[in-house]
This record gives sequence, C-alpha cells and structure tokens, in this order.
Amino acid sequence: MTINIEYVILRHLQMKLKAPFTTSFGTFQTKELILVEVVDRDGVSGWGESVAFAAPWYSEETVKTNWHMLEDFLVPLALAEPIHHPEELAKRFSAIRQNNMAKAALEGAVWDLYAKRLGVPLSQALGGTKKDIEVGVSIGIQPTVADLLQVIERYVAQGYRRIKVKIKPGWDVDVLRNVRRAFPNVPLMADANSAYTLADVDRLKAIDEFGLLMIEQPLAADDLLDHARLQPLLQTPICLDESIRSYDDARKALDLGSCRIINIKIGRVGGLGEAKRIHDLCRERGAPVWCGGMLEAGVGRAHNIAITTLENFTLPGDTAASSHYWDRDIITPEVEVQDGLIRVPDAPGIGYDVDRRQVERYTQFAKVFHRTMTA
Ligand SMILES: O=C(O)CCC(=O)c1ccccc1C(=O)O
Ligand SMILES: [Mg+2]
Repeated sequence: MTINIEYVILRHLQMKLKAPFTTSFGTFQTKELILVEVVDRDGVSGWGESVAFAAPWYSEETVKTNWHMLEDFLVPLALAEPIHHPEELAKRFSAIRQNNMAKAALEGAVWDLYAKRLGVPLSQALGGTKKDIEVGVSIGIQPTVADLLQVIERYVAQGYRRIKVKIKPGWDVDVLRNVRRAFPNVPLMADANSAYTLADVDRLKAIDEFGLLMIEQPLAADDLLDHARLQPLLQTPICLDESIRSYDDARKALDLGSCRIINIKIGRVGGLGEAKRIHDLCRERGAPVWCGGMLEAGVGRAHNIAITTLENFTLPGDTAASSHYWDRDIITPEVEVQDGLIRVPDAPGIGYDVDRRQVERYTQFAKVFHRTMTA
C-alpha cells in the first residue's frame, strides 16, 4: 500500500482535568497537547496525539519542543515521499535524535491512516488479538490519607483491576500501610517517579511487607545501574517507566536485572513500532509489560487501547475511562470501563470517531502543512 499524505494539521489543545493530579514531581491542573491529523489524497484522516506535557518534569520534551520538532523536521520528512508502511516512517525519523513523543504523535497518525486504508482496526494492524483489555487506574497524591482511601474506594467499586498510588519520600510506607489495611486484597502498586536514591534503600525495603504487584521507577529517570543494584535487595518487583526510551534500553535493563516488569508508553519509546518491538522482546524474556498513561485525551487513549491488545500486555495498565479525566473527551464514543474492562473497538483505525466540535472547542491555535508542489 502507498500512503500519500496531502497535508498535515497540527492543533494545540488545552483541556481542563476534572481533578488536579499530583505526582512526586508536581501537580497537573490542565493538559496541553498537540493533536496531529494527517490527510491523504482521498481525504482520509489519521489521528495522533503528542503526550508531552507543558513543562519538562516527567521528561525533557514539552508541548513546545514537540511543536518545533514536528513543524521544522518531522512533518517535512513525512510529506517528502510516499510512505509504504508506518515502520518506514520511524526509520526516516531515526536520523533525528530523541524527541520520541513528537515522533510518536506523527507516526501514530500514520498508523491510524494505514489501518483505515486497510479497513482493519489499529489493534489488528499491530498484531493484537484481545477483544477486551483489563485496566487499572493511577491515583495521584491526595491531601490526606483519608482522602486517598475514599478515592480508592470509589475506583475499586467501579471495578478497576488494580490500583496504583503515587508515592514520594514522606508519602510512602505509612500511606501504603493504611491502604493495605483498608484493602487487603486489592491488586496494588506504587509509582515513585524517580523520587528516591540508593540512600533510601531501607525505606524501599519496608515496602516489601505490603505485597505490591510492583514498585514503579523508584530511582533516577536516566538510570539502569542503580536499579540493578536495588532489585536484588527487594522482594517487590521493580517496573521501569522513565528509564525505558527504546528497545535497546529495555534489552539492557533486562540483561542487567534493573527491573522485572516494563511499563510501555508509546510516546516515551518513539512510537507504536518501537512499542511493539519492546513488547516482543519482553515476551521472549518472560517479562510482563503493561501500558502506561500520560493523561491522554481520546486519540492517545485509543492508541493505548490498540497496543494493549498484544498478548504480553498481561498486567492491567493505566488506561482509565475518559470520564476519569475529562468532562467531555474529543472522541465518540468516549472510552468506557465496565467491570475493569475496555471493549476494543472493531471499526477501522483507532476505532473511535474524532469529535471535531469538541476538538474546535479545545483548540487554541492550529497550523496546516501542505506537500510541496513538484512538477
Ligand atoms: O492516568 C494516567 O494517564 C497515568 C497517570 C500517571 O501515572 C502519570 C501521569 C503523569 C505523568 C507520569 C505518570 C506516570 O505513569 O509516571
Ligand atoms: Mg510512571
């Protein structure tokens, strides 16, 4: 198949979160994001979403650096020549270092277009087989432990398959003890977002008694070695998030024993193609994976659902319902969770319609890039 992109529209959206979301590194009140629409000669649209945040707390990429990379480098590369397969685009992008979230946003739009042209769901185009996916929910740091227990109660009642709580020094061992006491059987994990160092090893060991599924990214975002030192000292499996930006990072982490589980975020690793390669590697190595979240709007959420249909996504991810984040999402239908499950859509491409009226409402500015006329 040949994809000829006729033009690309970048839109900058701002969406208010229903509730502030607090991690060890800061609080999110609103989400700014870039929506990528690629349109081919027949007027078929493919959609992608940049998951970079407005500020460089989680990673060095931001909404503005993504816009710059897309406008000045990536969109011109995508428009330069026909594309025969989305994987080809990722190869074209490899000349540009890092900037994975910007690359993934455009690559994801091309994957959606590719699957729509084939007339198959994106999940199927990626090789996924599941008809529904099990999901969990990530719960931010709350003002008090009582607040946290109340929030967890609500999500457990909604049927989410596992609860993730954010931790940081001073909001960790006691908090987890209280959560465990109130919910002795709930599948539970904690995400530190790099808030600790090896000097905190005793505090981290103290977490072992709560029988967590895993502890996510306790140490530095760019580290594999200290995590490899830490893992043998803990019973709790380490899951890496921030540290895994490529297939090679995943290979090295598994070789070193830096983790036993990997959180795959499509944006962080540079696209669906790389996400799938990491998934395949982890399957061969017997390491389970799950799909992380970046407070995505509907388009990014749909991509997460599609990749999660691959068989080695055996642990519930962070892809919660649209209504967990937004008063009104940008897709129809919105993503719904019933009994902790999301039904995988079977319409072509991402399988949800982009609601252009809502997109308009949230768009602050946009820019169109046309293929350069030749001959
Ligand atoms: O609900 C979500 O989308 C995931 C929430 C989450 O845990 C998160 C949110 C913002 C930045 C980093 C992370 C993370 O997984 O580390
Ligand atoms: Mg994380």
